[in-house]
Amino acid sequence: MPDGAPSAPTLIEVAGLTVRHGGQPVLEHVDLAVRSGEIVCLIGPNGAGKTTLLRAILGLIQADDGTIRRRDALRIGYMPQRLTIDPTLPITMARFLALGGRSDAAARQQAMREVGIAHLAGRPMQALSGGETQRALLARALLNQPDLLILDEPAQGVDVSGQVELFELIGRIRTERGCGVLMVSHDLHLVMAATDRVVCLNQHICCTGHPEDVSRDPAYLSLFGPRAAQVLAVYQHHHDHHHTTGGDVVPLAEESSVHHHDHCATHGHTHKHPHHG
Ligand SMILES: Nc1ncnc2c1ncn2[C@@H]1O[C@H](COP(=O)(O)OP(=O)(O)OP(=O)(O)O)[C@@H](O)[C@H]1O
Repeated sequence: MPDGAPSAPTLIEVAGLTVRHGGQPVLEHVDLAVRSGEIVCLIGPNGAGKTTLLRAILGLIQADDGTIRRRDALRIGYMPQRLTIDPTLPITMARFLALGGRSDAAARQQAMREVGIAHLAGRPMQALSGGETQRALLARALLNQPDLLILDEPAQGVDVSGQVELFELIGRIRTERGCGVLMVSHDLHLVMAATDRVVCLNQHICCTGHPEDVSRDPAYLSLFGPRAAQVLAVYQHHHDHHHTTGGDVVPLAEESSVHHHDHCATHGHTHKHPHHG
């Protein structure tokens, strides 16, 4: 089961990260750490800043404040939210993996085998199913022998049973490679089995902890609305509390259960816990 024990090396450490676009804050005082062998899942509503946080960690955008520390010589494999290839340009999956030219054929073959798509090497990318396309993107993220995998909604466009398989695959990759994984998902219920820690983001960090603790937490239920209590899906984020400044996030590496900011905890305690099953 999950490792990423407190003794495992920290791969990235984000402290007090603030990002603004056009003067508007998109991320405020975000703290986050990911260790080797650990799967951390970012959840939050549309526009919460999840992709922005990943892009800042990748060094693709500048932070306005705060620090991002990466372990020395850290290799990151990135799976973006969507695949952008010209639909008029036919390209096989094997060729797609070779784009960029930084991998050898053996590494590509190994990555395809690892995600279960080696038999599709000669198929045009445009002809792949949603699940096969996501696996091809995952294979590409593995080419560089990453220490940290950053996956932006890896299961989008995949049906529910395919999503379960994909999360199992991500868990297996983590175990076999010992890499850390930071991923965005909208569906806490589906990622529960594969996730060590959930970070609930809505511009700032609302709450964090083990997925089961988060899913039962009154603050989580309040934040994500009554539908979350039924299906634990994360689209109904009635996030109407006032944001505060000067974040006081508990260091994530020290957490064993759910933590949330005071201002998140101030609403939601009148919610009844749902009875599952
Ligand atoms: N380059 C940019 N310029 C201006 N605003 C931006 C830019 N990039 C992102 N934003 C805004 O920042 C906010 C956060 O966007 P982001 O894509 O990080 O959210 P997200 O949580 O990943 O959302 P989703 O779940 O919809 O993918 C959004 O309001 C978005 O419109």
